[in-house]
Amino acid sequence: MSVLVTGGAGYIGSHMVLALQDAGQSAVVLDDLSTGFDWLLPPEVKLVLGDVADAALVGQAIRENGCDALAHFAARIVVPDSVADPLGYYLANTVKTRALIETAVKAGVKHVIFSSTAAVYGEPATVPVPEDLETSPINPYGRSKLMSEWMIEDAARAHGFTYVILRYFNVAGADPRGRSGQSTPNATHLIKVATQAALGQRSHLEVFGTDYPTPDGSCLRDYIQVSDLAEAHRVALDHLRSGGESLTLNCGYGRGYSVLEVVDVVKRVSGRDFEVRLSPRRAGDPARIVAGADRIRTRLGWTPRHDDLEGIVRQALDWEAALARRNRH
Ligand SMILES: NC(=O)c1ccc[n+]([C@@H]2O[C@H](COP(=O)([O-])OP(=O)(O)OC[C@H]3O[C@@H](n4cnc5c(N)ncnc54)[C@H](O)[C@@H]3O)[C@@H](O)[C@H]2O)c1
Ligand SMILES: O=c1ccn([C@@H]2O[C@H](COP(=O)(O)OP(=O)(O)O[C@H]3O[C@H](CO)[C@H](O)[C@H](O)[C@H]3O)[C@@H](O)[C@H]2O)c(=O)[nH]1
Repeated sequence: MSVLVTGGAGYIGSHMVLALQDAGQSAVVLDDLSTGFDWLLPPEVKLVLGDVADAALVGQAIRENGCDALAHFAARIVVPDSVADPLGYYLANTVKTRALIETAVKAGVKHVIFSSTAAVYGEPATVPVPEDLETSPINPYGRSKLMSEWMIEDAARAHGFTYVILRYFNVAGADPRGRSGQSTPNATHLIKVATQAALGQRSHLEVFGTDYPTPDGSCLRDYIQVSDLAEAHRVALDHLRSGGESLTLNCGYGRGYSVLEVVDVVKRVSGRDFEVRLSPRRAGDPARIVAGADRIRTRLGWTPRHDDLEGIVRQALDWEAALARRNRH
């Protein structure tokens, strides 16, 4: 039994590959390396190079490797990009997911784990956000993912596979053993950008919006450590393989930090000061979003081990420094 991990050469997917490997389980990666890196993968893990919508290639990968399960990470992921290029996002995240699910059904895949996002909730009236709150995404990225959730739910009902949809909040940090981390050169995620500024790789950091209805005026987010998130996928897979029912679950810690608080933590942990510019709001950003985090603990028995913003920032700094050394060689 093996898992086909689409987007396994990316940031979060590579951590799931490590989690599976650490648990002695088998994985095959399908990735077009558009934003991923083959060197993030352990050498013994097979990489099939190609597109998730390539039915012949994906069908062959599933059959040849005896995959009973699919973990679908491959996507385009930047909220403001999705506002500028909605049709590109609907193609990458919705149309291609439809093709992939069809191939998986035809090839007899029994279980699907899907990377969804807190962006499906849009601008929730209350935080923390429980899973059964009505979804109402405010940007094309969130809408592209919500449509995929619906397709997976409908296809599972019609074709008899089971699924776990995981709605990630803000993913950050790196493998505590230094084997993987966020490696996209022009990444836009706050903790990545702030660590790069702390290490002198960027001249400054912009805070997008200080007039939100939050305690300090900047946006509130729930930052979940990436290995904890990968472990959630691993236990979700165990749940499905042992006959568990389909579930939709938030992945977060249930606590929000503001952008300005995160910047302070990065300055404190790194011991470096850097220029912070207070800028206008960025398109598509909700003011505050924090996970209702109980359901995943009770339904999957998931227990986070890295719920500590300082630790997350330290891992991100260590990874960034390792990347800089790698790029010099
Ligand atoms: N990073 C976050 O904070 C966050 C939050 C919520 C949800 N997510 C979701 O998690 C998933 C993984 O995100 P990530 O941060 O690891 O991003 P990433 O860009 O590092 O990883 C995406 C991977 O998918 C591959 N890929 C993209 N399109 C492909 C295609 N058509 N065919 C084959 N491979 C393709 C890329 O090469 C890359 O390796 C995405 O589905 C994203 O929407 C991420
Ligand atoms: O240089 C920066 C980068 C970000 N921010 C702010 O920091 C917060 C977090 O922004 P990120 O870009 O790190 O993450 P997002 O909240 O936009 O989005 C992330 O979390 C979402 C769910 O909350 C989705 O899952 C999405 O896939 C994922 O990228 C936002 O208020 C953003 O405006 C800045 O002020 N300056």
